[in-house]
Amino acid sequence: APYKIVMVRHGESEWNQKNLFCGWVDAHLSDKGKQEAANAGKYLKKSGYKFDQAYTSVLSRAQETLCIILKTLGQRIPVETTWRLNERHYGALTGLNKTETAKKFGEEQVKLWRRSFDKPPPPMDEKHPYYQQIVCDPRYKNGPPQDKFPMFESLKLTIERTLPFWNERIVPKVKAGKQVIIAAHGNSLRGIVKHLDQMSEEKIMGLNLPTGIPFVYTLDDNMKPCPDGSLQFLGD
Ligand SMILES: CC(=O)Oc1ccccc1S(=O)(=O)Nc1cc2c(c(O)c1O)C(=O)c1ccccc1C2=O
Repeated sequence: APYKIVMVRHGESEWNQKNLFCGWVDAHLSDKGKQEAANAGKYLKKSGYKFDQAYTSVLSRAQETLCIILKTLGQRIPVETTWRLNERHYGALTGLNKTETAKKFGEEQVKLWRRSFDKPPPPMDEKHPYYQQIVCDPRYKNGPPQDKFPMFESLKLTIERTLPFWNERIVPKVKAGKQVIIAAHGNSLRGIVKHLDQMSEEKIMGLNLPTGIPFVYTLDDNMKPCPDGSLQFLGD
């Protein structure tokens, strides 16, 4: 029986607006981001989507997106939150904008990082303005463990900590016939998309998911996309 699963990257955040590396900083949705989430909910409602289970990250921008979508749908369902669906951790780049990044690390280094799948940014250290706020946040009580708490992530590392959640928590629910929606982040969703469509590192780095536009996969019994069941955006 084909399984449908809906995913959505959170709406625009207040940090997206300022083009700052946000990562694990808990930014909230901008007004535009809230509107994007409401539009997504309206479209899903018009298309008759009904969900039994939702998954999201521990970050507010994803949780707020999901909340607005479910409110618009008028559906109250169980929501599981996990750090494994968090955005990529940008380490020492967290909070920097384009100019500051280039000034601090040079254009060449920025180009290398942009093109790299497994080269991480420099780590966030204890002196970083956001270090305490992130590491001591009680929302991480269920993981990652303090001794493995990320101080930086490459896209490779991000995907490696997202996929276990997909395989161990989401897949069994979908196989049990639950209608699932995932509200997460550009890079954690890249991990799931790369896995489902067996994409190369280059190809997945070229995929920039738009904010607040839901997309659907139609999967077969092996949880592989049906012939034309790969990533389909839902929207007017
Ligand atoms: C559109 C935009 O202004 O992006 C920003 C935002 C903040 C800093 C730098 C830039 S940029 O213009 O250099 N573009 C830009 C720069 C970068 C990235 C990226 O995806 C990107 O689009 C990364 O993924 C990335 C990942 C890991 C380390 C550094 C970068 C990085 O430096």
